[in-house]
Amino acid sequence: MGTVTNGIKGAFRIGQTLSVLGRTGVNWVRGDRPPTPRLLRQTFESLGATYIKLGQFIASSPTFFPKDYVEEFQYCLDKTPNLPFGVIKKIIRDELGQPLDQVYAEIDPVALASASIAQVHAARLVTGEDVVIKVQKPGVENILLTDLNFLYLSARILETLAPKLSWTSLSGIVEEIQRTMMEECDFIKEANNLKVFRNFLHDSHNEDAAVPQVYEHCSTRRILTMERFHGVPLTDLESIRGYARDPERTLITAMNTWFASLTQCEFFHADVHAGNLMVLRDGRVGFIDFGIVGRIKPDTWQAVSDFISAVMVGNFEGMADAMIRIGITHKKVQVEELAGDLRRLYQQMDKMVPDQVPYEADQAEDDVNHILMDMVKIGESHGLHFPREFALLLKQFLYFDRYVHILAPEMDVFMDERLNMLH
Ligand SMILES: Nc1ncnc2c1ncn2[C@@H]1O[C@H](COP(=O)(O)OP(=O)(O)OP(=O)(O)O)[C@@H](O)[C@H]1O
Repeated sequence: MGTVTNGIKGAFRIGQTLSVLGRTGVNWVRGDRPPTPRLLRQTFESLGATYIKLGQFIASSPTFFPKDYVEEFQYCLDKTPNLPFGVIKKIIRDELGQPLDQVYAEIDPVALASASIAQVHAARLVTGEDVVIKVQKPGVENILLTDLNFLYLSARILETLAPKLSWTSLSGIVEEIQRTMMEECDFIKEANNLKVFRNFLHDSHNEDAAVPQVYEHCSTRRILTMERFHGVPLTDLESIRGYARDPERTLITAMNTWFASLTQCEFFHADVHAGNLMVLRDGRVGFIDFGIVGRIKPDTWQAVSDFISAVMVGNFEGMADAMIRIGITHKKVQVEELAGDLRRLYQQMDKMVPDQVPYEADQAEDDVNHILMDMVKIGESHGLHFPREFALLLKQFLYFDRYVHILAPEMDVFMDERLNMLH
């Protein structure tokens, strides 16, 4: 029976998708030219969860997609509306298998946040602890599966029909997205990530950073109950000053913790954007949202740390050599030529360090992505292809660079002795 219902729902969802494509005037489906980046982004926004995530994936994968699309998808908005509180309560009750008031003393009916996959509500446990409940929206997993199978099929057809299509190995990309997105739908995995990171903080005697405690008796695949953090996002400088006397110190703690996790934790947090890094009332740095994590092989990490060491001393040959060890290539790369190109990029970057105050966050994000894409492009022009884990890592590195500009404009990342990137 389950499969029949899924089949019907699946067919319905595909029909829905096609009708949105029709409504948004998507002649590009039939045409022989690819859609403009903007049209594609708008279409994705109206198609909901899967496509929004796909859009965000494009935005963070300059190694896979053309630059114009990567840039346009930086603006892919998660405009998913809030679900009524009644629906949320029912999901929680069904997942718990018992009346709400046996677990929670109260739940705030107004959501703290709502995005395509989950909605977050503040609550209090009967035992008195302040918590948040992250509730997975109904049917999300089904929609993702159907959409992704549909995309996978389309990709396979496109590949067969147009073998020369410049976006090579589309179905491989869809598979990769499917893997990471299905993981995001499993809150047990996320709960486990939170626990592992908490243990890492404990084992490394790190008392300046924090990660929410998971309440297992009220967490399942679809709901996650965890300690509530009271704080502000790391980039909100005005409010941070109210909590932390020295925002620079806070930033250094966040970075040191993240860098330590690269070697001392089994994964790294691969999505530490402003909203996922909080400065707490007691001055500690809170890491939240462990839906996306990355794992890096020891060899690759060794090469990355050699790359960072080379960047610190401005050794372009060293950078080039490390890049070659990180990338995947089938041909011989000329170290000196790659080093020369990196030197030119580095000189441009130096010029880009913002003089104007205040530094606009949007502008900074653009810069960060430009550098990332330029580096990757330089590597690729020399025949190197980078693993996605590396793109995640580099993007994170550049995010931190941006926070430094905002929070500690005087700081020199490569010279500051308080920073310990190579644990
Ligand atoms: N432990 C917590 N304490 C306080 N607020 C939290 C906590 N966890 C989540 N939030 C709030 O809920 C928002 C969304 O949570 P989270 O990032 O985990 O969900 P998400 O659906 O994965 O979001 P995104 O799509 O932005 O990655 C956070 O930005 C934060 O404002």
